[in-house]
Amino acid sequence: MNQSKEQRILNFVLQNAVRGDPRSVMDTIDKYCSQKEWAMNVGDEKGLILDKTVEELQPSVVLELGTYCGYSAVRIARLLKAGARLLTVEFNPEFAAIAKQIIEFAGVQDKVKILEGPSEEIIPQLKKKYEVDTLDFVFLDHWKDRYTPDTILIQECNLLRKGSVLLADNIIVPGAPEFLKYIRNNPRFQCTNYPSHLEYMKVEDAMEKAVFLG
Ligand SMILES: CCCNc1ncnc2c1ncn2[C@@H]1O[C@H](/C=C/CNC(=O)c2cc(-c3ccc(F)cc3)cc(O)c2O)[C@H](C)[C@H]1O
Ligand SMILES: [Mg+2]
Repeated sequence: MNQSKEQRILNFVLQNAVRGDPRSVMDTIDKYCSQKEWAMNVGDEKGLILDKTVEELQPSVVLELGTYCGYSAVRIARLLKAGARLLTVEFNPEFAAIAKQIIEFAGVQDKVKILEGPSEEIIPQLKKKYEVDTLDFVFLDHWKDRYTPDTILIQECNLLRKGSVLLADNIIVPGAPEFLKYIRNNPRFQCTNYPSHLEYMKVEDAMEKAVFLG
């Protein structure tokens, strides 16, 4: 049975990156995906926007929706302070397994918990089953038509506090028009747009930051 692209990415990391070095894992994935096979990692340019958001916020509890291969999980976890943790949600078992190996290879596994399952089932479990009080930071990078329902669900589950930050990838490509309309017209959020480019391409993309006002 021939390998998947994601398995090829994993193998390239295992053979070329430096174990325990998150930066080398990120650079190795970016190298493979810009030179060999494109893949939907947030990438190095939008990754910088993600980095700055995490560094500014110094979050203790982070939720990521859409782990995929774990590139952004490594990117976020490497910046977390001692005791802080990232909960990342992935419902495809193959991708969850690949992400687990990439996260472990990078050496950030102690800060990351991969929650395998659909976000709409996991989000309502965060308080009781995963001992979350509120989320300091949420990175949305799963199916684009799920950004809005999951943002509403996160609010319904009382998971946001004054100052919680949402950051959404792919505002232009593939686009999340319904989410943009929802979040920019919602008086409980203060939104900022960050123009950038689609990972590994010269195509315009953007990220949207939304601060919950309480
Ligand atoms: C319904 C269950 C929802 N709940 C869920 N619960 C848990 N996990 C979920 C849920 N919904 C999805 N996932 C997982 O998240 C991942 C999905 C990620 C999706 N990302 C994109 O589609 C994208 C496309 C492009 C792109 C740009 C240009 C192109 F030409 C082509 C592609 C670029 C980008 O940066 C992109 O992030 C993963 C594959 C999938 O298993
Ligand atoms: Mg994305």
